[in-house]
Amino acid sequence: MAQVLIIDDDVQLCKALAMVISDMGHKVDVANYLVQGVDMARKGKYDLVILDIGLPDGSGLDSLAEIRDGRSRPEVIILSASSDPDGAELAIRSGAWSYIPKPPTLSKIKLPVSRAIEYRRQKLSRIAARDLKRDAIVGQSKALNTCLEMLAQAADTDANVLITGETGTGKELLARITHQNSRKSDMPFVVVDCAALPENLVESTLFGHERGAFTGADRRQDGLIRQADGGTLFLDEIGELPLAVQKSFLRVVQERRFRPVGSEHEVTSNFRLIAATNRDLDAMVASWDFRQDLLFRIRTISVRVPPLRERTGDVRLLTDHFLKRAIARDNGTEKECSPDFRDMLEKYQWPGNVRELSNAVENALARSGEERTLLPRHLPMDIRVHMARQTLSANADTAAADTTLDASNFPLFKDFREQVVGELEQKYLRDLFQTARGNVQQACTLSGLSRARLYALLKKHGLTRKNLYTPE
Ligand SMILES: Nc1ncnc2c1ncn2[C@@H]1O[C@H](COP(=O)(O)OP(=O)(O)OP(=O)(O)O)[C@@H](O)[C@H]1O
Repeated sequence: MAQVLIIDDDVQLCKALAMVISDMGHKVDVANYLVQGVDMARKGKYDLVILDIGLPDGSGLDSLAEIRDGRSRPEVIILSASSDPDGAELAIRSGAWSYIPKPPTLSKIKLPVSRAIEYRRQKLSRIAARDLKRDAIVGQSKALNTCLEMLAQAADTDANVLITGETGTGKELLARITHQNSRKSDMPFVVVDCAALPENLVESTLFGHERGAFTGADRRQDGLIRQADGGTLFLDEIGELPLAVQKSFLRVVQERRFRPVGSEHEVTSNFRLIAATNRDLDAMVASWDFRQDLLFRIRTISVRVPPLRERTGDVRLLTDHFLKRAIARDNGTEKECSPDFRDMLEKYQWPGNVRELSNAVENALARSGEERTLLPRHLPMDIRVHMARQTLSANADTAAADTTLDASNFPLFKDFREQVVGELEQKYLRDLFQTARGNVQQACTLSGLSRARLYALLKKHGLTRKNLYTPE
């Protein structure tokens, strides 16, 4: 079943077409205005768009390129009341699949629709089969593969791409891979970190400047946009681009032309734009912090990189990769991961995503010293503390849930609380001494308890170091 979008202001015709195409087994949406249709094509996953030329709010031909560059890069069939050969030629030259004069008879519409959909099906299977060169990307999860498939399709085009995702998910890495898999791979990949642009030099850094354009400009200099000519311009953290610069940049994105600071002449730069952000640009548009027209332009194709916690199975692969890489780099000896080390990595939520995992593995390796096996205690303190808190609150829930109270045994709240907390404290102390291998100093470091407080707790529960830890 294919997804078809009809953009036509003739409501009756839309109904008739929708009925025919639904009977062919496809799902149909309708837009009676160009603006609405272009927006739907940009965001939706359409295989085919049937586009009228003479719409009340504009000519379909003017928006053909934008529709074809929509999220799923649909095929387009042009439909027009005017039997206009120039329009037909222009439509085909602009990449429309075919051109059908109105009023379309059943046979005139059915054949091109089924041909366009079959062509599309074959094209998509070719794209999926095409391997993205992805040596640097570790991970096999479905969530990551879906994202890579979209980037493989984007790599094939010159469309602007917006990569969104939490910090450390690999947005820059994926932008580089998209460039390396594109026709521009031999040309420069220029990175602009919008968060680090010096406030007073933003324009000259991006657009370049002439000699003498401002104090200190003792020679002419190309900006980053010009340096990206023929290649890819990667705007990292685009949400941080100052509003004033967003306006000038919109023109660059639309026309690939701009004027360097202090110059009287415009220069061109034919780059492919990839932008990335971890911010919610729609919310920024709503609060007037980001220009809507710029957002529309930069997200012709939008790809969300999933956070690490959604990539089932990838933590293990990434851990092995980072471990192997660090050992090879330091000429170190082989190490193995204990099951509870792996378990902790699997259960942790990784708010800093792949970057945090990479740092944690390197950190654990350094802390393990001569030991051959990586243990949870080698992980950074903040991760262990977080996991301990999580375990304790989960246990508290279970302990409370396991105790059924009724009128015959209803305790005072104070006693009940003391009992539940007491049980959890004992479990904590047992785990603590196991992890610290009976070493009191180590137990104090892990728990953050002073020696006196630790001994007081042991005493309270009638426990000793010896009965909490027996060496094998
Ligand atoms: N799938 C992956 N396989 C191997 N390394 C990865 C993967 N994803 C990310 N990395 C590594 O993790 C680190 C962070 O990635 P990157 O800088 O691309 O993230 P980002 O999303 O752009 O971060 P930020 O939002 O903070 O700019 C980099 O060293 C990158 O090489």
